[in-house]
Amino acid sequence: MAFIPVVDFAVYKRSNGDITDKNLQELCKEFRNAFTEVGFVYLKNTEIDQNEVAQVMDISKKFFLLPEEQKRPFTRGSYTINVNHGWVPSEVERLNPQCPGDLKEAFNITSLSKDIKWPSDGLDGFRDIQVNFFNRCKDLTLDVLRIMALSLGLDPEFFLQAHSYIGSDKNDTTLRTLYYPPVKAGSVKEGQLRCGEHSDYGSITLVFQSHEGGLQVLSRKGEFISAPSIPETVLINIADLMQRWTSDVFVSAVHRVLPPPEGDSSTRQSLVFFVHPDNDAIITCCDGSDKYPPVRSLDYLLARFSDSYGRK
Ligand SMILES: O=C(O)CCC(=O)C(=O)O
Ligand SMILES: [Fe+2]
Repeated sequence: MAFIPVVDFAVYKRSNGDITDKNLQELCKEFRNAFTEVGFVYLKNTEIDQNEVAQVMDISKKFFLLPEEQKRPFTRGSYTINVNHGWVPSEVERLNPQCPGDLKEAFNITSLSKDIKWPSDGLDGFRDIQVNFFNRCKDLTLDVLRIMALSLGLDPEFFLQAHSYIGSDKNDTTLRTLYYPPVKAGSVKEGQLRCGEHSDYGSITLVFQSHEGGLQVLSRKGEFISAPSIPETVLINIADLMQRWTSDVFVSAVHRVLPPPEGDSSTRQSLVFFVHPDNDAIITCCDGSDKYPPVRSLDYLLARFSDSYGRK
């Protein structure tokens, strides 16, 4: 078996959610194996296609290539409606708090409120393209959460009940578009990566990458293994709150993005959909154990953010 399995989601679409369907049971088994052993899976036939992904990456790149003063009004932290929404300049965030700032720029779409100010100068369609993709990712997420619950022998609605408000101000699920600028030879600080070693914070994460590579996932054996872009698939991983929720049955694997090899000046892009439970959801171990104390979803998330942005 390749390290990160590729699983065909067409089975789910054809089964109409009928859990007596043999193919659906097989799909659940594949999910369970992937998420208990690796924490990552490539899903194909999700109905999100490469053209959609390319369109979101194209409009995002136009934003990232604007002069800094045109991006500054959209900086993360300047929105009163949501602390996480907005632009993150390069080297500001450290996903591994022990290392220098990550060599990446990001734009977080966390609030879809009509009061949010969106970049528009020379960026026709920026808002609509991002919001549309947010909603496409949301739909896929709800299907994936259903299969995940089934694969643990739970009611298919088990995780969904705590994800009722994705896309509203009662839930901090975020579509993050990332741009990794060219890396100048000799400019990388010791220990500096495009994305420091980390595990994600919420329930699950959907990842779409451009073709350049650099993403690596830590295996159970303790080796970093490449997780390249596979066209027409979505890479999906378990995040920390889901690991906790499932009493460590599903594993949230550490991953990172390496800088390109010395002398390679290529850029890289990715779209990452960080799914979080509703802000007020209380996350309690799903097996009824007290392995972890109950935690309010937003409290957990804010504590994790303060680690990534805390140190100057
Ligand atoms: O850019 C990528 O491929 C993944 C980035 C990532 O892991 C993250 O932002 O949490
Ligand atoms: Fe990540």
